[in-house]
Amino acid sequence: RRRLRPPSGSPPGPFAWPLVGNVLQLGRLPHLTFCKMAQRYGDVFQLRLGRRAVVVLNGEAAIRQALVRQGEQFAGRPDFPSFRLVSGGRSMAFGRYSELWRAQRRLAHASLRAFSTASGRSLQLLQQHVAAEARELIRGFLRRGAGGAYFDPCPLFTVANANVICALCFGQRYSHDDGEFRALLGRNDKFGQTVGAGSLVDVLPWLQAFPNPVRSVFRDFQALNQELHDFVRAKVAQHRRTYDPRLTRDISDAVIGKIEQGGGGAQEGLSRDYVEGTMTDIFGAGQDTTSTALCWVLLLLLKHPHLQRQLQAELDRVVGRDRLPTAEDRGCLPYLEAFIYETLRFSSFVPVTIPHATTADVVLQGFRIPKDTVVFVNQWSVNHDRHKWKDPHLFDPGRFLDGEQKLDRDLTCSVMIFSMGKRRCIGDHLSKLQIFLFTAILLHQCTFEANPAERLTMDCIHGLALKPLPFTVSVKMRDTPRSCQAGDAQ
Ligand code: HEM
Repeated sequence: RRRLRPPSGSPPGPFAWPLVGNVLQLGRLPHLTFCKMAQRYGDVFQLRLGRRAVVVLNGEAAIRQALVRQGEQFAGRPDFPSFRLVSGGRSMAFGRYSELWRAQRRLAHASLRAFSTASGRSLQLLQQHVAAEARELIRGFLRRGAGGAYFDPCPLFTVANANVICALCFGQRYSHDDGEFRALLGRNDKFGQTVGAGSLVDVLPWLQAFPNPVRSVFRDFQALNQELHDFVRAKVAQHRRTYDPRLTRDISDAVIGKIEQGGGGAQEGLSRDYVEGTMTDIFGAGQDTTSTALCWVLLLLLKHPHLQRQLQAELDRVVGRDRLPTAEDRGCLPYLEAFIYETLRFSSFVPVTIPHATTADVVLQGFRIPKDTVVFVNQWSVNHDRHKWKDPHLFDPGRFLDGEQKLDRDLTCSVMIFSMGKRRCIGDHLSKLQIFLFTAILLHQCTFEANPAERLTMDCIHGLALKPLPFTVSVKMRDTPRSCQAGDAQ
């Protein structure tokens, strides 16, 4: 017991049991447990998971202090065995903080931006990809929902969204009927269950020694990372064979150009295999998160049909019925924007970020935290803070509109789902635009109805991301599907 007692000056926290620490207290939804513990111990408290000390940060003030003001000291990642398996061991997202990491992040960020939101031309191309995928999605909806049938829409969102990222990364898309691609994407949940905050794989390494469910999760994780990395390796190999320095076709070409063709990356120490590592990171991180957001958007539309009608009325007023919505309409659709921000806040579907680690001995809010301590950042606590949001447990898009029904930009910035500081998500602008375009086009074209035989619930499957439990929907076209035909969107 004396050995387990935290050194003086450490953050307070619950008593930790030998061997397992506080593992058994985490529950199925650790972010909620953390919120309860924060009420008792304060916004910065300490747990033990197995033998690892874990500091949990709650509330905007503590999180901002750590990730922004003391950004460098909190920008590390733990040396977890599972993290070393991601992206062939060359992951930026799961890699430790270093000069090399900084170079890789700069490269990934710049290449992603160049092919998504950096310029008018890249934005135009991105819109074309999303509009084409949205049209394909609607066709899929109508096929599956023929005769008023109810069907699960989420697998279709996964493929549609992965196709957008695949087009940006590799200049390619896949059919919704492609079994291999769907199987590859279908393993996302297992990835999240291993690297999410409640995962036991890394904190109880002795569980690897004998057969048990945790060991199986780890082995599945190994296999799925290998599979994703192989998929990306084949794509990068194709790009190397056809690389032409005069034409940068997609993000793969941009990254190859920088690392292998003397474009800047190589001098900073990024060797050739960082191309595959970086591309696996971008493709892996981008393909599942945005589709999860769309599942929550749809679930909340079904739960609040009057909001669906209000959003359609706004779209009809601003866009009309003769064309599809575009990114340029965004500023004129405050209610739709508010609905999306409220979905991100209310679902907080990435409740805890990827685990961080301290890169040096630090003092936070008067507490001493040694180097290499694991840090969990509880984003949920920010989005459901009663001092910040009136009735945070209620779904109310109107909270983001001011007296003149304009979007309150300051308030939208208070939603924390992409983290902050040095590890902030690099896909934030891209995914917000994608969610906007998909939602706007789908609502402009279709009406969604819940299955009366199902109870719609906010219960979810927990991993790095929270996913709604499976639900079904029926879809009706709002008018003849003319504007859904190829070519009309541009
Ligand atoms: C709604 C969609 C998304 C959400 C909610 C989301 C959220 C997050 C969060 C919470 C993190 C962890 C930050 C931390 O550890 O502090 C993260 C990291 C990351 N995200 Fe996203 N993300 C989304 C979409 C995307 C997309 C579309 C891409 C790329 C195409 C992307 C690429 C990344 C990368 C590369 C990292 C690692 C950053 C680092 O460790 O430095 N994300 N994201």
